[in-house]
Amino acid sequence: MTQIYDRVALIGLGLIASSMFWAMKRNGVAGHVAGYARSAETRDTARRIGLCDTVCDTAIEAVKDADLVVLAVPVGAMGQVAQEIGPHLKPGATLTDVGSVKKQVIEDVAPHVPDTVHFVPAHPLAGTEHSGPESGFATLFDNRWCLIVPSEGSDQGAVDQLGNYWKALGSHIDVMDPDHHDLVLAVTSHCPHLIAYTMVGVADDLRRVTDSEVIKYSAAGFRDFTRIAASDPTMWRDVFLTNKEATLEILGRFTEELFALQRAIRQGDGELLHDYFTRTRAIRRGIIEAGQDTAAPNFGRSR
Ligand SMILES: NC(=O)c1ccc[n+]([C@@H]2O[C@H](COP(=O)([O-])OP(=O)(O)OC[C@H]3O[C@@H](n4cnc5c(N)ncnc54)[C@H](O)[C@@H]3O)[C@@H](O)[C@H]2O)c1
Ligand SMILES: O=C(O)C(=O)C[C@]1(C(=O)O)C=C[C@@H](O)C=C1
Repeated sequence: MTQIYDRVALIGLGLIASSMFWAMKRNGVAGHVAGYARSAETRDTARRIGLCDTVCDTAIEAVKDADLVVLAVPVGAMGQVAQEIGPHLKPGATLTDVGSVKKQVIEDVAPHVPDTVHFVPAHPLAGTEHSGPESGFATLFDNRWCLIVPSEGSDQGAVDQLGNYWKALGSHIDVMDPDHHDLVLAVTSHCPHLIAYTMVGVADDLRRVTDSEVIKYSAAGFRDFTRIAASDPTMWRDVFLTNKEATLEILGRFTEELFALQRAIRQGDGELLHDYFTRTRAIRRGIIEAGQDTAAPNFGRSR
């Protein structure tokens, strides 16, 4: 048992919040967990499956007396939720979020945080293509990274406590500044998702021509794209709208590389293609050799 906070409140009861709940229960990380979701249907589901010790009908009720409040809603909704709960947060409490984008979330949330509350943004680098209260599982964060992104003037004690909380949920932690976070995630997560969405869209257009051959004969690589492209539309719409600058920067570079490869194919430049693929293979092998392939699928899921 590693209790880090006495009372925790989860706002938004989807994949990430429900996984946090089951992970907290597995390791005794919190004494009591209250939850709130906007839709009555989600709250009913949460009550039926035992997600949260108490499911509240308002966000204000959920955050009352909480030592840690976690915003686990789409990034575009963070500011509005913070505005609603801000005046009701307990003095001395920590407010955090799990949003996939940090700079815009900090800009949207910080103005609503009272001086007596510690705001410590964070981002667990773990997820699946599933969403909603029934999609969570206790092992989601095991052996994955959680990036802590302290805002200006964050209290060190509060930052350390949140770090210990994520460690108790099974993660490794690192600290990063918001701009760097958004650029790194544009490369490693946001643009790859956009590319997967695009590739599946192209295949769907093609399907009309080839009459379902694309799906019927889809190979493993393409199937992985379809898994990623099944991710929640609201979440990903918000990610691109709020991490505009970094994703456009990386997409610009991606397009230049793609054109270079396209030209090599047209000109029959096998040497360029071979050199390029040799370089990318070395990158993958380097990751494996360094023992940093922590993104392996989570086996043995359990609530
Ligand atoms: N899914 C992932 O892979 C992943 C990984 C890391 C971080 N995140 C981030 O975590 C957050 C939650 O993602 P998720 O995958 O759990 O999403 P989800 O769709 O599974 O759950 C989101 C929940 O928020 C609720 N919600 C939406 N708008 C709301 C509002 N205005 N007020 C109250 N509740 C509202 C929804 O009803 C739902 O219960 C997002 O900010 C996302 O960027 C997601
Ligand atoms: O594994 C997946 O399905 C994910 O998309 C998880 C993933 C990622 O891109 O790695 C998605 C969004 C996040 O903010 C963090 C993790």
